[in-house]
Amino acid sequence: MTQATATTSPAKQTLDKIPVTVLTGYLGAGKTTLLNRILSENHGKRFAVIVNEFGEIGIDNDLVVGADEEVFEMNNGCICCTVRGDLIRIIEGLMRRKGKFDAIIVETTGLADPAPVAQTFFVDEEVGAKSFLDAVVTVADAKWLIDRLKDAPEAKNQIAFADVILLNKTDLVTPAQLREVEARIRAINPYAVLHRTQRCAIPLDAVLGRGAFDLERILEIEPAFLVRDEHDHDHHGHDHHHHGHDHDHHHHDHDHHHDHDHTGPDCDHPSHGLKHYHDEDMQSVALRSDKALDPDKFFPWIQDLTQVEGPKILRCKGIVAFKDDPDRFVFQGVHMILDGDHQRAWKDEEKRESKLVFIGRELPVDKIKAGFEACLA
Ligand SMILES: Nc1nc2c(ncn2[C@@H]2O[C@H](COP(=O)(O)OP(=O)(O)OP(=O)(O)O)[C@@H](O)[C@H]2O)c(=O)[nH]1
Repeated sequence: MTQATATTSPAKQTLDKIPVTVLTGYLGAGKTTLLNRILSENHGKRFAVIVNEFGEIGIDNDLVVGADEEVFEMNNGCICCTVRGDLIRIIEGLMRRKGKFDAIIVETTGLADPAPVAQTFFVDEEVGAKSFLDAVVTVADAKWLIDRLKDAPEAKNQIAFADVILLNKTDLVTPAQLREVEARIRAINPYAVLHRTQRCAIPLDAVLGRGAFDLERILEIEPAFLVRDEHDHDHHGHDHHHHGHDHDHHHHDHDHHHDHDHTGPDCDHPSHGLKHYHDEDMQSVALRSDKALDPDKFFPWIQDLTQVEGPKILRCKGIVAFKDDPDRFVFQGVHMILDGDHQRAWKDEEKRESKLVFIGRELPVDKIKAGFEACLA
């Protein structure tokens, strides 16, 4: 183990390093909503966006506005584990194209612990030499956060590590509930700047260019934050050490094929010494079909499924091709609350394919698959 030293002063950082904003927050809290706001605003800045999601079929990428430009997807696993190697490679690749963008935004999966992500910018020398962590921005769901603090350790770490917190979806709770959730947040993190939002409506300068990441404070929470391992660059290595963190993995590759297997107890975790939480029961089901769906079957099915199984389904989202419909339909839900709309016309060269992802615990996998099959027109 070696100790990495904190590098340049903040003034120097902002001069010649690229600022990185890490967007985090539990499943469905509103990270993509915030990202879209940032990208659609007329700020004259060019962002490179790195999106990591749980569920492997790359839906978030399609939900990001202007996704034709600089969106890098990592959906081979959780950003805080082995994918950190991918994060480092993408950032190093971006750096070689310096001058084409002004800032980097990393949207993590709702199941990521932000600590190892933030740590990358201090512990990886090359990344740290060219970029700096501007702030960890956490979006919190006013309606569900209190429940998630009880059963999802990542949710707590996301709050603990935040420099800026958007307490979002204030429209879904009463003023008393809002005060309660705010008090819970304050008990975990009294330092972060907290904004109450609906649909993440916030002036951009409240989340970007903050220079807010506070290493001193993080070292109080995580004394091992700057501790790195000599093998740090060998992100897909195998056997050389024992893991100090509290989990093995999600069921990332449920039903899926990967080029390499990220899961298993000896996955190479670069952030030794960091307490690192995961929810081992979390699973995802990904469905896709190039047959069009029948809207008269799909809507009653998804309504009924989320009403009945909502407590188990933390998150669902999808892009749907309906029969005789020129437009892509995008739907998403958090537990039993569903949202959906036509997004845009299918492009000529685009494959008309429906993709759905369900994320949760004890998912009724067969029931979900059979229901989906029955919606095919
Ligand atoms: N009622 C309400 N719904 C919101 C608000 N903000 C976002 N939503 C909805 O909440 C759902 C989840 O929003 P996203 O922005 O996709 O959340 P996310 O954190 O990116 O989700 P994951 O990437 O799956 O973790 C969508 O249906 C949004 O339209 C809000 O302030 N109020």
